[in-house]
Amino acid sequence: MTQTKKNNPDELLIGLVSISDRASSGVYEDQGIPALRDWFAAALSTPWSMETRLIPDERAEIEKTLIELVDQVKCDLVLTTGGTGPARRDVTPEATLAVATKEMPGFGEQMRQISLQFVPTAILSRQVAVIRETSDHAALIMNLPGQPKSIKETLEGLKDADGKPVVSGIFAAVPYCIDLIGGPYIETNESVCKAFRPKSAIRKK
Ligand SMILES: Nc1ncnc2c1ncn2[C@@H]1O[C@H](COP(=O)(O)OP(=O)(O)OP(=O)(O)O)[C@@H](O)[C@H]1O
Ligand SMILES: Nc1nc2c(c(=O)[nH]1)N[C@H]1C(S)=C(S)[C@@H](COP(=O)(O)O)O[C@H]1N2
Repeated sequence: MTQTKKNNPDELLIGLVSISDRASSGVYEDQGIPALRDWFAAALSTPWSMETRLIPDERAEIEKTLIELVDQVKCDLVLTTGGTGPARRDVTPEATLAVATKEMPGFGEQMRQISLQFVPTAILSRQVAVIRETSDHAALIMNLPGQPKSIKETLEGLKDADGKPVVSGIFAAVPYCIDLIGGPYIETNESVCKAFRPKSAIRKK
């Protein structure tokens, strides 16, 4: 079992979990983890590191992986990609809710609203977000759809031709959520994603 890889308390440790029967069995190459890694590399301006997993659509394995990433590895944020749809094998939301101590329904609702700007099938995703708390740690866990392009779409939102946000991505709300659960203070590259915090929560540089 992997123990934490956090180098210092100010570093954001992100768990990235790609959930796909075919990518995990080698039928096609996983594009989920690379898309997530690339997005965070562009979006974050404060230190971060990642722990990655590629697993099949098996509820028990998803639950075990999420618990390990939060309780042992001590990730502050865990993102899953895949398995959120209505198909028989899609069980990521059920596994995520099973390891939750708190549900965050606004995230799922807002992610579907954002995705409707891109595809009319956005409502087919049952994606959820939750908090998992242990005695000495807490993490935000969020589900993203499996289509690799949906990662950037959901996290970053929609911009016009000049790069001005038309619809904010879901990540705008993540830094303050991580503040509130006791995680590190995250800052973003505003050209990719402008984080929102109440004025009283903004730290001066
Ligand atoms: N991890 C991934 N890497 C690359 N492409 C993916 C990945 N997950 C999904 N896709 C692509 O997105 C499409 C829709 O995603 P969906 O989650 O429905 O896949 P899926 O068909 O259920 O995958 P699987 O059968 O492997 O679990 C897939 O057909 C595939 O083209
Ligand atoms: N942003 C975004 N959201 C999206 C999509 C997409 O391409 N982009 N695909 C939709 C489709 S077609 C499906 S079936 C659901 C569930 O996908 P999953 O089972 O791969 O998680 O996500 C939806 N949400």
